[in-house]
Amino acid sequence: MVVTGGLVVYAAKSVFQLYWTRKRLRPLHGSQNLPGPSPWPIVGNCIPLSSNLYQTLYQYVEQPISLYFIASTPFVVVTDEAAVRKVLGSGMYQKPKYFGYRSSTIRYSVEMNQKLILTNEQMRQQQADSSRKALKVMIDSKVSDIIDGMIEAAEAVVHAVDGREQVENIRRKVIELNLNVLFGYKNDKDVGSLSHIIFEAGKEFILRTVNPFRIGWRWMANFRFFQYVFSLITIGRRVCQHMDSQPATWVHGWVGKVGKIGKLGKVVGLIMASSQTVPTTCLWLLFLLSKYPQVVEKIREETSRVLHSTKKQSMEEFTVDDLNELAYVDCVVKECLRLYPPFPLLQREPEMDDILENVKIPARTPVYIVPWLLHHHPKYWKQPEDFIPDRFMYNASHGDAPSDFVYIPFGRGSRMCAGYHLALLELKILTIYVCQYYDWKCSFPQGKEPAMFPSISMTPENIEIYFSIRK
Ligand code: HEM
Repeated sequence: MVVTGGLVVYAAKSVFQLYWTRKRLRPLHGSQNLPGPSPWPIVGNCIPLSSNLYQTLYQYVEQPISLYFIASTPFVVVTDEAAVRKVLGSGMYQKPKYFGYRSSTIRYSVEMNQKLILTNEQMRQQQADSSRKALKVMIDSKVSDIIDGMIEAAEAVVHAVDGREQVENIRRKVIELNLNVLFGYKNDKDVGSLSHIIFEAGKEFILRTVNPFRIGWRWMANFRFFQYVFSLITIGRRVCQHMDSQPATWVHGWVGKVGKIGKLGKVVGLIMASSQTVPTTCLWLLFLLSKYPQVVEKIREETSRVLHSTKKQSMEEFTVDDLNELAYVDCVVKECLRLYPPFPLLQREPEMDDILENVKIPARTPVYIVPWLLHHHPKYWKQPEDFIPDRFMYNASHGDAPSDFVYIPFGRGSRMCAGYHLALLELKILTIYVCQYYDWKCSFPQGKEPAMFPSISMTPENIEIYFSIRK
């Protein structure tokens, strides 16, 4: 009796919330609802979103703003270039508070003996830029470690026994490399645990968000998710202790003068952000290149040309400047990140009521930017579904798209990826290494080409890669 009563109240509340939200989130002029799939009571749009996230969202890609519901909680998706620019670049929209403020901003404020007044977007952008530069300088000084680490990662994929082990090995090796480069931290056991934890936590995070069957027992799903997060924090703690025992490095600067918990949060954030994205993109790169032998040939030619012009015996001796000479390889990596951006969603919310494309967005409404949608938008790209690295040849920052706010694998604005320089270096190194030394082809055990599984990043599943040494 009590259970039935509870269910009826829950269902009634959910219907009311759906109705009310759709009424509030309407274009200012006109009475029609915002475009989006019709929500069901209790589960909202969870069923289509969980079965095929991108395709569900893509149905409304031509609409500047569309509306979806996870259970009865609304979120809007923005695909119009001007609106994306405002959301990511203007400072009027912020990441939800639980992501934390950017530590470099905090450090700057402390250094300037100022109070923490985080309202000036220009200051934030400036500080974000300067901390990205500091990270770049540190990374450039470690390029030979990065080359060695990525070669090890490539070899671990080549020598894996099956597709599952290939995915596992690349993840482990990239985590090992990043922990070493970013924190000087080495620990095999933690690398193994992180590889498992981050993948499972990502999967759990998405499932607990969109899977309609989880709605009834969200507490249980949350419990599993928090178990992973807890393990992650335990490892983060060890990394922090290690950092504290070392002379100051760039990480101390990046993390800034925050308390112990703030520091732990920043370190865990860095570990999470760097652990899934690069390995995932490596796999997509190998998949794409196996389909385009003419692109592989161009990569080999360019590498040979740079080897010759720099008088180096092998790519292992390359410096950052040499790697920068590889303009075509750069285009290949960028085009891969366009087709398969590993970050599924950028989440923001307006700090106060705003108007976007004729729609009033009440303060704190979740607003999502989905890089995949922008990267496949027919209005912004010529032949959006095709793999055409040359589109980045004459404009390295956004290819043939109309602006920087359409090509956003690393996000934009003050919360743009901190590690994009490291990520691009790692991806370039893997690409030239495998092309120099191997031929390969892919097979798909379940018959069709790899599907995108929405974990923290979009990992290609169902793929096996067979390598042979180049003659
Ligand atoms: C292909 C590889 C990568 C991709 C596609 C990627 C993508 C992104 C994106 C889209 C964001 C912005 C999220 C938002 O705006 O809400 C982000 C943030 C971040 N990324 Fe990356 N990332 C990659 C690799 C890395 C690496 C290797 C590092 C390590 C240094 C890193 C560190 C970070 C950090 C610390 C943030 C948070 C910045 C902040 O909140 O201010 N990322 N990344």
